[in-house]
Amino acid sequence: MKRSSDGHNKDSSMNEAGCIDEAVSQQAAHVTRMEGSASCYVNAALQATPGDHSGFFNPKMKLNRDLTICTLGAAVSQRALRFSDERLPPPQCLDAFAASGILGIRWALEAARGAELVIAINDADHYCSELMMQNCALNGLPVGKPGTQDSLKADAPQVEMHVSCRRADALLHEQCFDFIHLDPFGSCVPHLDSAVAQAPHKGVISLTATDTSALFGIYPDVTYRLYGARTSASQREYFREVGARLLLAAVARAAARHGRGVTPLLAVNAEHFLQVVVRVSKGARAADASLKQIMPLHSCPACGERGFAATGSVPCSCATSGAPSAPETAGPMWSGSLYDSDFLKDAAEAASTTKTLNKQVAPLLARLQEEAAAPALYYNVPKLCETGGGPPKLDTLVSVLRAKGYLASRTHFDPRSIRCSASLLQIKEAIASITGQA
Ligand SMILES: C[S@@+](CC[C@H](N)C(=O)[O-])C[C@H]1O[C@@H](n2cnc3c(N)ncnc32)[C@H](O)[C@@H]1O
Repeated sequence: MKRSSDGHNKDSSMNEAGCIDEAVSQQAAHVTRMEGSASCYVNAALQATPGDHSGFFNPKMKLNRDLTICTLGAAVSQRALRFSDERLPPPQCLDAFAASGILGIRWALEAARGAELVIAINDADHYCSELMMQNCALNGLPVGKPGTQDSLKADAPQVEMHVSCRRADALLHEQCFDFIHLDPFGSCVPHLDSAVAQAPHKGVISLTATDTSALFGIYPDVTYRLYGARTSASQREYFREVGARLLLAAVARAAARHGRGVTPLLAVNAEHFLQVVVRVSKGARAADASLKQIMPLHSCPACGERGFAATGSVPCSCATSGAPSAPETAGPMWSGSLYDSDFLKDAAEAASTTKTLNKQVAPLLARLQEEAAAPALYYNVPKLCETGGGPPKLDTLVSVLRAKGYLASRTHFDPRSIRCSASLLQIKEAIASITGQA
């Protein structure tokens, strides 16, 4: 591979049309990877050449791509989000940081299901855009010209593919997309303003963040720099959820700057990524309502009780029991719901009819549906049992708490934790009733 005059990687086998000849693409520079229904040429040298990200492909992110296939499926489903009424179909969908283009190609092959979609795959790297052209061809997806559909073959899926080589922010400021997916290297924060600036009413934005060390509070200075939030020692128990809430607060603030509000539809942490999906509502009122959901998080260092409140209070009994302790305050962060049940239902339906997804997708979406009905900020059950024997089975504990009339669920964020509307004291009583602890 050599560098072109504009500094981008150029394959010596590039033909006049800017495509990479297949014979050469199977040599050292590229390998073909299959994922779902798609085959893609990807850069084979990635492991060998740290820092060379052209044609980046991480097989471990299949779960992330699978989820994004379900979220696009849910977004185009008639029962979920209707795209902006004033815009004519087909919906315009953008993978703004597409690398090999595999996600957009899988959208076309696995998520569209006969629906008319315009799928734009974009990457600022010139070499990636050439690879994407090649990968569209490899999967029988003709690349249309903006505004035309004449390149569609009769037997092709009802999608129009566009490939571009732009800086994502420039593209997002120039064009309006109904569904936007951001998956930059690291933090999404630098791209939030451009993602929301042109987003239509009822548009959907999906974000994959891999700056988990900032979101999980591992480097508090970075957390503050990127997310304007302070961390606290107490939040370590539920730091994964805090990460999702910090990201959502950043999205809500960016949306508000552009006269828009957001409604979270889904938040997931798996592997080394955090993924959140929001629906956009246009208008100052929607923006103000979203901003009101951004609050400090208070937790009592003595008993561990926690809660969101505009003031520095925490709903625990320490003060009355004679053991008052100043609450630790973290955030501010998104305090509202992370999930939309209807959207999750449609995502689960999309998952149930897509045979190419990881086995864990359907149970994960089912777990999120449970979490949608349960409160924020989960409790680590072994931690609650520290002074008296082993923890009960979490499913049993959830059933006992539900039988007592509380909202309760397990959480995908932590296999050893539960969400519950009961107070910490009531949860401990329920644990004691199962384990016989005093
Ligand atoms: C994490 S990778 C994307 C992986 C891809 N979503 C997938 O599932 O395989 C990030 C990509 O963003 C591209 N990129 C970096 N900065 C960009 C920018 N400002 N605009 C558009 N693309 C950019 C890189 O070339 C790289 O291919």
